[in-house]
Amino acid sequence: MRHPLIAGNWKMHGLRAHAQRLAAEVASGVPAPQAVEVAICPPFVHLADAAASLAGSAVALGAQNVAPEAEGAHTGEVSAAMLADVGCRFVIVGHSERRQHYGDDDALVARRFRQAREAGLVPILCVGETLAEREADATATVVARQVDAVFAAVGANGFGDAVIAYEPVWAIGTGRTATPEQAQTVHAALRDRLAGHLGEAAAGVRLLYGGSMKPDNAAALLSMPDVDGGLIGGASLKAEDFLAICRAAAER
Ligand SMILES: O=C[C@H](O)COP(=O)(O)O
Repeated sequence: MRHPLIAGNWKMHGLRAHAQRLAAEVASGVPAPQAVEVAICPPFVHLADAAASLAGSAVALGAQNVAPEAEGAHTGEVSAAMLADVGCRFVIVGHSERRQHYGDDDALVARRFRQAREAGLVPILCVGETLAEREADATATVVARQVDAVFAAVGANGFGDAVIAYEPVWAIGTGRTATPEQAQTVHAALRDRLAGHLGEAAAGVRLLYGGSMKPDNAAALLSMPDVDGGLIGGASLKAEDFLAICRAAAER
């Protein structure tokens, strides 16, 4: 049985006081860790404050991106070792906003993934199709290519306990959610693809859904057999909404 994971991606929202308060509210309201693993991914500058707010709680810390190099003259970048050192367990790699707007192609995403793994972080690898790709019936091809690129770089042994988040680009921040059946179809295809790389171990990989997951649709999405959790954007910015989704995962 896969342990459900709910991760909040705060994106570029909130100043320091908001980050401290939100992290503390999540920490104090989270369900029992046996039922669901919960993580928050604040902006880099708030990681240390969030770590302090989470101290002693079951909520894990994650970052939203990681440098593709280990260290050196890379102005503006943040290394995987720095993230681990500040208390991160997770890091998001290949989010569609980075793929679309910041030049993160499959090869660059794979380099970020490798750095995360080498520092002992758990990558949350984001994959997903645009609306045009879905309408061209290319969803399975696109997500397979995005997964294959990582395996080409790190091999089956390098995948470790990484998590995959399926995030249809057309559902992110739009209020338009994939139906539970649409999510399940892609998650099942992803698990098949993973089996080609990992064999039986593919059954243990957690597959998250992301894209306008909210308290009112979380339970239905999480009831699908291959939806093992969520990567939550907008609804992670209010503790009440985020915790409602965490409870839905805990009760699934
Ligand atoms: O990383 C989170 C996803 O981009 C989903 O964002 P959203 O819940 O605001 O649609």
